[in-house]
Amino acid sequence: MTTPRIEVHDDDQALATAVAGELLTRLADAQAAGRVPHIALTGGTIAEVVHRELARLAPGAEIDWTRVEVWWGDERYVEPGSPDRNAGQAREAFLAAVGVPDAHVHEVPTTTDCASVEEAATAYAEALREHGGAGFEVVMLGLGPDAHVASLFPGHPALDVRDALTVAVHDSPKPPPERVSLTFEALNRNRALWFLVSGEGKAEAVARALAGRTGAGGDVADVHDVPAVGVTGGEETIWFLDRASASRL
Ligand SMILES: O=C(O)[C@H](O)[C@@H](O)[C@H](O)[C@H](O)COP(=O)(O)O
Repeated sequence: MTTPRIEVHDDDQALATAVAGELLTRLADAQAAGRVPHIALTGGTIAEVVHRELARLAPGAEIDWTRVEVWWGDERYVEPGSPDRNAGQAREAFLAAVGVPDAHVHEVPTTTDCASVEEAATAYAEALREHGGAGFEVVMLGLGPDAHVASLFPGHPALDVRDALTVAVHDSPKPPPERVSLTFEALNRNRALWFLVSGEGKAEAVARALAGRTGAGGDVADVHDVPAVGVTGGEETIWFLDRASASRL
């Protein structure tokens, strides 16, 4: 487990600018080192701001976007074109602007592609095994006010899935109810794990997730109560916060 680094920015816009800059640097460095970087995107409000910043700053970066592979940490099992789709948002705000080829954008199947959320989860795990390479260069995760990450919610059976890369989620407390999530096992196959968290509503979840993790003492929370403690970065774990979400640290 890597010791988390905490970066506190003035607001969500400053946070997004920092994340976008750091991601562009990391992708360029990975390519310069001969790797084809795989990244896992997240859904949620802060992700949208980050994606727009990526599109804005990308022209200044030395990145061959035809040699980047894109995945999602979680996705809503809904029809294609639904505004609820995490992929639709990312394609529009970021991927279309930089020109990642479609074959390198690995979307979770929709309700049109697969007859059940279980089938969609199985298909996504197969895609990861086949095309996922050595793991993720960077996994980006939002955080829920209940400390969920991806679609791994407190008290849900998905938290206990081992020996699988993906899990079908029913009854998500955050709508829509059916989702596919990467498991802890898949999310933890990374070089870098970044949390992107803004707003006062997340302050308590941030404090609970970081309790006992920062060398400040205290017990690490149980993953069933605070799913965010189940993920960690291989080489680095960074918490990108704004002042509001950091207010209870
Ligand atoms: O698909 C999703 O809903 C997510 O990937 C989810 O894990 C999200 O990142 C958090 O719920 C934070 O979302 P907000 O930034 O909208 O609060």
